[in-house]
Amino acid sequence: MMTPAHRFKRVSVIGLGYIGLPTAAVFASRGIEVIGVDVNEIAVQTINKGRIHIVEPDLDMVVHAAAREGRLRATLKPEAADAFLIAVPTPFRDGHEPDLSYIEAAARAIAPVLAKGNLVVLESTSPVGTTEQIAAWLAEERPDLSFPQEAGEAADVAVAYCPERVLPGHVLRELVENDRVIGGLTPRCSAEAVALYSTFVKGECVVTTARTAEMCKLTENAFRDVNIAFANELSIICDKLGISVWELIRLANRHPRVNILQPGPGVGGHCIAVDPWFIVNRNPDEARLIHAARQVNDSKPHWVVDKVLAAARAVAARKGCAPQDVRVAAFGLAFKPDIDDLRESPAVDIVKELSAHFARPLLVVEPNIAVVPPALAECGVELIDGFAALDQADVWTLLVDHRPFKTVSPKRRDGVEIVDARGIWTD
Ligand SMILES: NC(=O)C1=CN([C@@H]2O[C@H](COP(=O)(O)OP(=O)(O)OC[C@H]3O[C@@H](n4cnc5c(N)ncnc54)[C@H](O)[C@@H]3O)[C@@H](O)[C@H]2O)C=CC1
Ligand SMILES: CC(=O)N[C@@H]1[C@@H](OP(=O)(O)OP(=O)(O)OC[C@H]2O[C@@H](n3ccc(=O)[nH]c3=O)[C@H](O)[C@@H]2O)O[C@H](C(=O)O)[C@@H](O)[C@@H]1O
Repeated sequence: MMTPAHRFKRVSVIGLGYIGLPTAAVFASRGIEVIGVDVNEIAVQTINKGRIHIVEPDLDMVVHAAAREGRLRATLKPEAADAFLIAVPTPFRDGHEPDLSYIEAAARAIAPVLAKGNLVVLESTSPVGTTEQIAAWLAEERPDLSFPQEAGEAADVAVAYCPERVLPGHVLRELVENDRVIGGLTPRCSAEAVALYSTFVKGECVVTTARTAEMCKLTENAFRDVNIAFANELSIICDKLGISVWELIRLANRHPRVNILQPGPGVGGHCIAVDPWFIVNRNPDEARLIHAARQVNDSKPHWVVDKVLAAARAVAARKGCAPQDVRVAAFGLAFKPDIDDLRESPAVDIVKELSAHFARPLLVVEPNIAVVPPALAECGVELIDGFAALDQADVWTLLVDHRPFKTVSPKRRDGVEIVDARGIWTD
């Protein structure tokens, strides 16, 4: 049974961050009234002024238009709506245990305003079984309504899972163009969610069960993590063997069925380095490869630190000074190229760890940010604007392949010890 799209006159998005805000703005751009809910007062105020509190290309224009035309309004407290989308954080706790407290708080917060005929969709990346758990929390709060687990297709409230797979930096395009995997707790729940997403998604909405959709999202990010781990492991082996890993990968990728990813200083961002743990934590005996990949990628920053310390010892031996007096520069802090996002960035961890080994502050070039983040300020790290000051450094550590770094000529790098985690200066 297909519910017509125009049933959704009012949609509420819970959690207005990197995922929720663009989603809310895109719904609004399709003429739907959107109530955005967030516990962060500053975010709510900013959005109501038609501005944004996160960085994503073109999002400011879409949010500005939606707020100005009165189709997007942010609040701290949920209000009644036809559909509720939950896009709150899902980090992990100590021991890599998934932290579902944000989802539970969001579910319990919308429960009082739920009504018969509503649809609730979870978008947050979640361990298998979370959508069923949401329905259970809602049922606990609202014994007067029926939910799919007990009432099946006759439930008053439909509940579904629809993971998000947009790439930061391309969110507005991918939100519309990507295929979506939609898993309802019953077929009718899926059909309702398909009708909701069809209001703006041009990709295909592919229907499955909630548990399969939850596992699908985790699988996508675990697949990427395992493949990056393969590249990172190769880079360590090649370094030991005196082979350029960059050339090796280029050559191997000439095989029609080989497509190796790129090594780096480790895996950053709050998704690829987090989500595979949701599989490992619940299936520790079976998820051996996924677990090993996490360990390989998590250990890569320490390997880079060791390489820099070895380079500093080489310079010290040449100059006749103590290794801790060698001047080290680091290029890049963001978790990937050409963005300003430092969340879970291996480059930040490397700079922090290195700072403890040198007498003078590390010189850092990060063209995408204006101020040193607090975690590094306390280590005395100096942010250097431009390249001139780097002539003072004896060891250059390339951590992120930002576009401007690719233009540094080989001549400029003459006589400097280089530790290149991205293969743009030593390839
Ligand atoms: N950022 C990304 O590239 C992607 C993220 N995801 C997943 O989407 C989910 C959300 O991620 P982001 O948007 O990046 O997180 P975020 O941290 O940017 O935004 C989450 C927002 O939820 C708000 N929030 C927390 N608890 C709340 C509550 N009880 N009620 C209302 N608002 C609440 C926070 O204040 C914050 O503004 C996570 O599960 C993440 O793994 C999935 C695909 C891509
Ligand atoms: C399977 C997949 O590609 N997932 C995407 C991913 O977005 P994210 O920006 O975190 O991924 P990414 O570009 O692979 O970057 C993650 C980390 O991996 C590193 N990285 C990436 C590719 C590579 O060849 N080598 C490498 O070292 C990056 O430098 C970065 O530190 O995770 C997002 C998410 O789930 O939040 C998801 O929506 C995106 O589609």
